[in-house]
Amino acid sequence: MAQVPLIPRAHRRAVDDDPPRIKRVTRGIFNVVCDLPAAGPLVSFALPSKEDLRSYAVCAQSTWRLMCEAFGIAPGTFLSFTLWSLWLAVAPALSVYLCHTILDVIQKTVTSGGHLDYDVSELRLLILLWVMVEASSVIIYRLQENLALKLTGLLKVSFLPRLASANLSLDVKYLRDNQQSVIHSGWSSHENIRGLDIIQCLFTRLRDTSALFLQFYTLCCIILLSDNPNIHVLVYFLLTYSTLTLLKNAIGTQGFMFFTDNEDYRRQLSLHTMIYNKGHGQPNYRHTIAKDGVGSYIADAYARTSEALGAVPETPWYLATRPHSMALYWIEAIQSFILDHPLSLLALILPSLSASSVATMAFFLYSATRLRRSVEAVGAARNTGSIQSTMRDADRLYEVLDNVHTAGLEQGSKRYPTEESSPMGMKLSFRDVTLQYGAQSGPALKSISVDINPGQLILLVGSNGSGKSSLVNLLLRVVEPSSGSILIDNVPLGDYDVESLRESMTFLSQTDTVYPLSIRENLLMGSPYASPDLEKLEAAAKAGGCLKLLQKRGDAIVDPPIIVSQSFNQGAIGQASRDYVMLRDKERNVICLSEGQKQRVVAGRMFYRAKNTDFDLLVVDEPASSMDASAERNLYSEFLNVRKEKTTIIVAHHFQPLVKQADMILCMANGKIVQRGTHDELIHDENGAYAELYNAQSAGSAE
Ligand SMILES: Nc1ncnc2c1ncn2[C@@H]1O[C@H](COP(=O)(O)OP(=O)(O)OP(=O)(O)O)[C@@H](O)[C@H]1O
Repeated sequence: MAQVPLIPRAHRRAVDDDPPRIKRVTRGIFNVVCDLPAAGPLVSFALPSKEDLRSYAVCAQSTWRLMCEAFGIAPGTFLSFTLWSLWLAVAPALSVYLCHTILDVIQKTVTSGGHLDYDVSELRLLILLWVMVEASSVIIYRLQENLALKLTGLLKVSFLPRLASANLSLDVKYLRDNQQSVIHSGWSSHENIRGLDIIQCLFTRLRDTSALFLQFYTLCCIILLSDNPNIHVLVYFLLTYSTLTLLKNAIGTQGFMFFTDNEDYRRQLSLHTMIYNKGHGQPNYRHTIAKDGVGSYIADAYARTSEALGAVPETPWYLATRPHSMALYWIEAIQSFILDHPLSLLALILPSLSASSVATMAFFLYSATRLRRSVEAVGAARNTGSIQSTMRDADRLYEVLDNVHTAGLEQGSKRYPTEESSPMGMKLSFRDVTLQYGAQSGPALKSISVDINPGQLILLVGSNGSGKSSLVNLLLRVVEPSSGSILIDNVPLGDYDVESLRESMTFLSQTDTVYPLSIRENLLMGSPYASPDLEKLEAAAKAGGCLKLLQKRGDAIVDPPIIVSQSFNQGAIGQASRDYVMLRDKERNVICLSEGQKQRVVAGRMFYRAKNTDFDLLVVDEPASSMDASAERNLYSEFLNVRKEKTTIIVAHHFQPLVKQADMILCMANGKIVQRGTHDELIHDENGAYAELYNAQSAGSAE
């Protein structure tokens, strides 16, 4: 028996030369691409409103919980992160204080004619302390950035699989009623899980705000306690400087895009899309996943890729603005030390600075530089609303994880098949079933009563909108009847465990989607836990009409999710980087299928399931609407081969090839079964809806 690898081999390619109009930074598994040159708007600075504060209070509990969880996952990282934050909040004020003390001594010495009223070694010690405070701040700042990424990455490893399982355990009905998946996927705005970065966000803001506040406080104390006659200059200078810095507070404003050639990452993106897509113009996979019962397979695969990827550093802003080589990284660190703290170095070389005005101005300059950095850091947070929204996201994370199991469909514990079940398949009984989708719409099904016996082949026909799909979807419980009851083997549908019922059905519907995975894996998903078997796979593909596609492009990924893109700080993504990333994406082993080809793949998947599982009900709902006539005919004959004489319902518009085999034909119009019987019985009623549909087809094929 030939074994097929379920997961396609990694497809890697060398990174080629960049076009001249873009700049690319490679960081870890990612490439960040932006247009040149950069220019951008100013950033405004805003204090939190009362609304913001109220919202913080509401979400504080979840934030605290997330912090406790982070502490539990990585106590060392969390504590270091907290301690570094604390240090960085206090260090600027401490530096300002040390600077003032040192310069004050020097100034007094100069004004007293060179008499130093201070122990020289003590002064040297103070200077050394000052330099150490500054130097350690620069290093710790960088360490803290790395710790923040690590912490978010570790949290992600823990949260991703839990969220995936939570999302997949929700019933389609819940999703339909609530119009949402368990959590809004942040993947489309890059792969952070929204809310998980709250610790980083909160600590950074607290750090920067406290640093600013403490510096103001220290300066105020210095101003009040100092007998320096230049005090008014100091106040004037600092206020003007701070105000100017607040007004002109632009950080990098370029828009940028990402791409990566990492196959684990790309696969996880595909799986993520399958788990979280809600429709709205994108394919909605939930219906197909629920029907095929592949939720736990996807959750497992998701957990595996998540583990394989590990704690990938993925903060776009950070990635895009970081120097891209270690040498540059340290050059920038030294540069920033020299540029931002020149006086500490100067004081180290020249401990006996003279002239009082020089000492005073040096202190002005120093405290202004320090203050400028803190003001910039607070302003760079763009707007304080993002703390609020990040806290809300953290709150939503827990809301989802805590409540997900109560949100699903009401169901019983009875497993299918029961002792009464027939080896010929399910017995279905509809009793006065009515269905209305919403208060605004009219009934889609009206008083449907019908019995379908084990082993029967039922043909469900009717014009568009007559209620055929609604009727069969009731069996999957993706919609619930508004009134009436449905029994399977004389047991109400609601008494069964939904998963076991779905496992006993093989259901091909017109809304089935092709997953953004390889063609081969798409087919294998029909029965993901069966040992992969090439012969069965090819037989299924042949029955579905996609054998050539499988043989030629089995590894190609179907319609993979669009490359992750991101712009920050309102900067637009440049056209050159957009073109470049799109072009690279096209060059990958991906495939775009026509609607007819998609239907063939979906049908192939159903056949693979049918060949690998013991189903008790086969439902086929208009699976060939985009196929050509001969493919459609072949497909129907394959259905008849594969049904194993089990209860089968086929919904079809072009039903002529099936009428002779059907045990009963149900003809629907306006939500009602208007005629029922065999072909020979129904065709005689020339004015009946059935004869009309049948004759219309005959006329069509004669033409
Ligand atoms: N999810 C939904 N929400 C609201 N109304 C719906 C929904 N699905 C179907 N309907 C409505 O229910 C009615 C029956 O639709 P249904 O899809 O069951 O018909 P159908 O006979 O299968 O049609 P077709 O042959 O075109 O597939 C239609 O009026 C349709 O607009």
